[in-house]
Amino acid sequence: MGLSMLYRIFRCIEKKAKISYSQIEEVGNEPPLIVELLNNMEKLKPTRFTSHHLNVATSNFTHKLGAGGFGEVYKGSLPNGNSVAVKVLKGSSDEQIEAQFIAELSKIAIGMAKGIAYLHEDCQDRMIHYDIKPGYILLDQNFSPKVADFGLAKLCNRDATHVTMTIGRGTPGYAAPELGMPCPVTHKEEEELEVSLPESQEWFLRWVWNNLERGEMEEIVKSCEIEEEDSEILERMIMVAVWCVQYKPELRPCMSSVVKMLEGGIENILPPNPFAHLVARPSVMDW
Ligand SMILES: Nc1ncnc2c1ncn2[C@@H]1O[C@H](COP(=O)(O)OP(=O)(O)OP(=O)(O)O)[C@@H](O)[C@H]1O
Repeated sequence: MGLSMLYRIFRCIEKKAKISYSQIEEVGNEPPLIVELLNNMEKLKPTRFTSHHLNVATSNFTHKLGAGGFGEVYKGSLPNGNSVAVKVLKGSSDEQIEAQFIAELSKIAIGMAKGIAYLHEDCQDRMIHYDIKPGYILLDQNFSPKVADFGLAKLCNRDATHVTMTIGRGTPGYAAPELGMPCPVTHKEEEELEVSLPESQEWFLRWVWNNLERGEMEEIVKSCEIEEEDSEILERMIMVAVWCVQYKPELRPCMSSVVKMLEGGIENILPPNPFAHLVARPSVMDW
């Protein structure tokens, strides 16, 4: 109930406090009204309500507005007079919501991997998208992912294992390392996944690998604040991610193997050290 309710309250406050462009545009030679903008952003922060607040706001959930697949919706009124709709999720323990969220996430990851596998391995001519990133994964009303924006895509001969590129493609941070190099690339460039630096300044991938190498998968799972029951899906995703960020394209699995790994059809195999190229030449896996 908490998440859904927060979302609705947030939308309601957002509408009231929406900042118009004119407020942040420059006025004559004056700089943008940054302070005002930051103050407004502060007001946009979601508010947390206790169950007591919700009981009072909805008069103990007396006025039912309707029901959706995940629960019933009640009319409420906040102390400032704003009307709100409060949704009570069915079986709404945090664990159940989390399990549902992880299952959706896994479904999206598998659907996306299947889409790319089709482009690489099943359609008549192999197609390399070159710019796979979260912004180009669209979701329909059933959360089925669609790969979008083929502006940089290239059709390739299925027999050719390498493609020569004349211009830089992809987005830094998402593109495979060889995309920035003046040498032929392979369809394996799209198995590279996003890496990011956490606040600790430790390179996230290095931290993940250090834990994996020590056999401490539970440390990674723990850092995601995921319940024990949901850890299996997450462990598979972590393994796949580390396979997909291998520096050498020949070490990265093809997308049909990624699909099998995500679906649990292949046993989790510890990936090679993604930093091995910095110290020694790794052996080639036959994916
Ligand atoms: N802000 C609102 N004002 C009035 N009625 C509302 C409001 N929000 C929801 N309702 C009522 O509650 C019903 C269910 O809304 P809800 O948003 O949960 O639908 P849903 O998105 O289809 O649900 P779900 O995602 O659980 O399948 C709506 O059909 C409508 O009758």
